[in-house]
Amino acid sequence: MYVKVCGLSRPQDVAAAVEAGADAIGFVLTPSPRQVAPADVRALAALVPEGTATVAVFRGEPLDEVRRAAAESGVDTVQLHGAEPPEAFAALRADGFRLIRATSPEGGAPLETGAYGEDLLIIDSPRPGSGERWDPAALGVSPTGPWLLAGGLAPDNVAGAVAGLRPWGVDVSSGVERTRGVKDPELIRQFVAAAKKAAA
Ligand SMILES: O=C(O)c1ccccc1NCC(=O)[C@H](O)[C@H](O)COP(=O)(O)O
Repeated sequence: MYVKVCGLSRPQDVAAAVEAGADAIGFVLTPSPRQVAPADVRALAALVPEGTATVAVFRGEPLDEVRRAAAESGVDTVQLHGAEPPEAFAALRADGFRLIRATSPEGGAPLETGAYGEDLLIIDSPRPGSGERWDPAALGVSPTGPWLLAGGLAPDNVAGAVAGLRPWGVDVSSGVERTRGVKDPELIRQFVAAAKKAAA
């Protein structure tokens, strides 16, 4: 079970996620209560050991801005949540990034990993980072490639969500916060442990 913890902005939260065994650490570089400047992402990403992915998250920024900010951040992976075309993924691939495409079941984009050249697909709520669940009935058939389930997951519901949809991995943000935008290291530890125990 691949686990991504997203929206980190403090060293202690990065340390908790790494120690708990998260596979990917996400930093939000788009307007959000969790937004972090590229220079601060670089400092946080430097705390992450090799083998754990560092992910810069964007939503709707112009491609040039994404390329510049991602390079300045020092991450290895870019996650796009907007209506970016396959050409944007190709440009970021040429820059050397691994790629995550995030979409919602209602978004109309293909629910197939790799459709835009990405390595990983996230199926999320239409309002990313909101903590909202989405209706599993909207998914129809699960993607066959590697995909992460996101949207309203938390330590106490991740096992049930995994049992229902059988994703390759999971992604969390709001569910490991006590107040919006502020992570709780103990909730991070609980979430990663519960997700790793959940059978895909
Ligand atoms: O986290 C945000 O505020 C955010 C804003 C805009 C685009 C993406 C954002 N987050 C991306 C993520 O990968 C979240 O982990 C994912 O949407 C799940 O969020 P949540 O439902 O809060 O667990």
